[in-house]
Amino acid sequence: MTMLDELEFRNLQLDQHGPLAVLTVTRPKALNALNSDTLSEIAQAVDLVIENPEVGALIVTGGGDRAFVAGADISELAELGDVYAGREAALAGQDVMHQISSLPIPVIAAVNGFALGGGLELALACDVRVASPQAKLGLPEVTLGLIPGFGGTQRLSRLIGAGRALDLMLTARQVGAEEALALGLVNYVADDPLTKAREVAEQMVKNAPIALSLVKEAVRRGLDTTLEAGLEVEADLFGMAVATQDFREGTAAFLAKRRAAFKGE
Ligand SMILES: C/C=C/C(=O)SCCNC(=O)CCNC(=O)[C@H](O)C(C)(C)COP(=O)(O)OP(=O)(O)OC[C@H]1O[C@@H](n2cnc3c(N)ncnc32)[C@H](O)[C@@H]1OP(=O)(O)O
Repeated sequence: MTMLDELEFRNLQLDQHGPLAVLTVTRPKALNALNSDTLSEIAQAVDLVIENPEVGALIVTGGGDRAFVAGADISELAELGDVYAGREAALAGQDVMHQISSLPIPVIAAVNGFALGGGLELALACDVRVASPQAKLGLPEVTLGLIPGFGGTQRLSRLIGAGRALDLMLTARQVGAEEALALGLVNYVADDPLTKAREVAEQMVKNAPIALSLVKEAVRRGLDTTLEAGLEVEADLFGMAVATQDFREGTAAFLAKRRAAFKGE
């Protein structure tokens, strides 16, 4: 099997540390802005992560010490000529964010600086966000005559509520890490967000992998539906968890007062 960190990309780096994969966007001259090449490299990298059964969690971060990702690449956006090109550009970005948000393994954003526009949308596609004290987060698209197009209008509202999301999108203001924490926009603030993200990921990968994927699926599908339909989804997926070997192992280990050895089966 190919080790993830043996592969070469132009605008990102993919590293593997045991069960953890780390995807680092590396366009420091443009504060890691997402041009179309970088977006397609992210899609390729995520495909490799999905195909590698050794990887139990993914961390996404930005190279350098200034930015997570400062948005979609504005010089490329400026070239968009008509309504169709604009729509295609949004759909292309949305596809990559959807690919990340529907990964069956936990995905953690280590937000080490600016996470603006498409950069915040990338962080929003992850399950959990860890911010450095210097991080600045926002959706400033209206300052460019645009609206968020990589999922921000939908994911930010679902995460922190429509009122708070509208405040951020209509003012275009950037929030610091502590305000982001108070808003529920990030889960943790840490001086070294990558180290903290690793700690959180390590805690997650100790748990039963199929159960992790079912939790993600239940939350994702439930957000798009009524409480009643969401509870049915939960019951169905609970049933699937009961059919796993890991459930037998987890309950047997508890009763025998020993540590569970999950196999993802
Ligand atoms: C669907 C999605 C839509 C979107 O995402 S729209 C884009 C949303 N993002 C933004 O509007 C943020 C744009 N960037 C900024 O406002 C500023 O940057 C910062 C506040 C993040 C930092 O400001 P400072 O410290 O003064 O740095 P600097 O000189 O502006 O940036 C360093 C270099 O990085 C390039 N850059 C920064 N962000 C982007 C970007 N989003 N797209 C393309 N290039 C970007 C700059 O131009 C410059 O480059 P050079 O050194 O060649 O002048």
